[in-house]
Amino acid sequence: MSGRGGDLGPPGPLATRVIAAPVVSPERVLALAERHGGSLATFFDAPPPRGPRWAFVGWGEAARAEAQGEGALAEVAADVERILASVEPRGASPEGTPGPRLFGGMAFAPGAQGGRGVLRSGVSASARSSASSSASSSASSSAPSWEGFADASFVLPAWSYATDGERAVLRAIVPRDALDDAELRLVSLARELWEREGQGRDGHGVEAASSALSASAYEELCAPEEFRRLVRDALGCFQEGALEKVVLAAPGLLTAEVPFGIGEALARLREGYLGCARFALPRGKAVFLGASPERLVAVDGGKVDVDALAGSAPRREDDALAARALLESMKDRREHALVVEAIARALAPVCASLEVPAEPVVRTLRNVHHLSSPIRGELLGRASVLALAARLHPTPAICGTPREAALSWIQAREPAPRGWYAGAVGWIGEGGEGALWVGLRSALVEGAKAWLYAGVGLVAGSDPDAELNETRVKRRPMLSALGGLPGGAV
Ligand SMILES: C=C(O[C@@H]1C=C(C(=O)O)C=C[C@H]1O)C(=O)O
Repeated sequence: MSGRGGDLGPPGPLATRVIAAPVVSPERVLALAERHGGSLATFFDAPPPRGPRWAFVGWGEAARAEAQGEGALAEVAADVERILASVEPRGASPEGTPGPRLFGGMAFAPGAQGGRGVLRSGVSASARSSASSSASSSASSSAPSWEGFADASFVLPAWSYATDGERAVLRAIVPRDALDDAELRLVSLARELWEREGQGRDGHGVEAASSALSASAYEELCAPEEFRRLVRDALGCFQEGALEKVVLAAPGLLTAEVPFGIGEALARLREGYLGCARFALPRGKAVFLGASPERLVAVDGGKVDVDALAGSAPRREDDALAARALLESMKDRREHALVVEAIARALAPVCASLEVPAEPVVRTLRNVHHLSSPIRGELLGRASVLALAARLHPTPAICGTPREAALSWIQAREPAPRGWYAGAVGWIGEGGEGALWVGLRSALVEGAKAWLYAGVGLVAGSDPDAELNETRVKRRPMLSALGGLPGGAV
């Protein structure tokens, strides 16, 4: 299903124009975009495997590719190709600047908007339906709603700003008969950026730490005892041989007095998570926000890049020791190896060559160490980033082994629907090129409420208390970015 700005029919012919724009912080442009677009804007900024790093802000909708169900990715991939083919002129981006791109994401599992897991904090399973049908019950008002986040959904913004820090461009993509007006608007947007946003270029533009935060309350939506019980349940399945690995996730709910500032949160995340993909993807009244350390797949110029990221240890004072202990932990190495093997198996049939590191390295983020194996391949033929995502997802990094058994375990036991958490987010452009990151270290933000998700990979030998602590460490980046930790501590 594709359409223009909510239409369900195929998009008519589209025209695009690009003009040079001042280099300003993309977070600052987000505020301008929301003023102009009258709604939440799209933000995406991720390190590419090679070449310059472009940050994007998009608003308005020239076209949308969206689908539900098992075949959603294939349907969306075909629609994306059709949509991009309808944009004229083709291949006419200024030297070295990005062409038209669609931004969006996909759910962890089809139908994960709310159907499978139902939040049951303090509510027994048999009371679930009455709790979720009563708007005033505390269980339903604290349950995340992924309504609006289709199984796969990518939007071609009508307006976008892109910068690599040295250059910047503004792009319009509009119906062909609206091009003259769009050109005038581009010029006035560029002027506005020069006049208003170009001033006070203080590094990041948006003050990361200055905003007065409203009082906020935070609660874990899976009680610690319940979380430990679920870990023990998984340990039982490992012993029976039904599962080798499973990833258990749960959200926490942060509630503030005034709506969260998305631009400010993104600016805060930039300070601590430069190597991550920062994203804000609005659908309906909500936005999926985060800083993911895990690239699911990137395709450019016939090359494919995937990160295997699994096995974690919180940072601590004797940090070098913590990193070494992680590298030597047999439990974490096994957890990691399952991910590397699954990725290599999924890519082998479509690659002429594949480089798989023999040993992982430790990747250190602001609050946690991870075992990481960057995997690279030369593609045999043309393959779109969405087709490769369909081969790879869900990896054992966010689901488990064997996949089907792990998926059933997750869907029967997790306290809340995952929605796009642990799905993938990113962009797709001409020729199927693009980058998708696993939707981790993320939150579903709706006004003054934010559901912060975190999960942990469980294998035989996992310790319930250590795993519970790991979820808390993994929620910290978003908790801090949204102002839920005192003093901006991360
Ligand atoms: C599931 C999450 O992270 C995943 C699980 C990891 C682990 O258990 O060691 C590490 C990185 C991610 O693949 C999360 O951050 O929510």
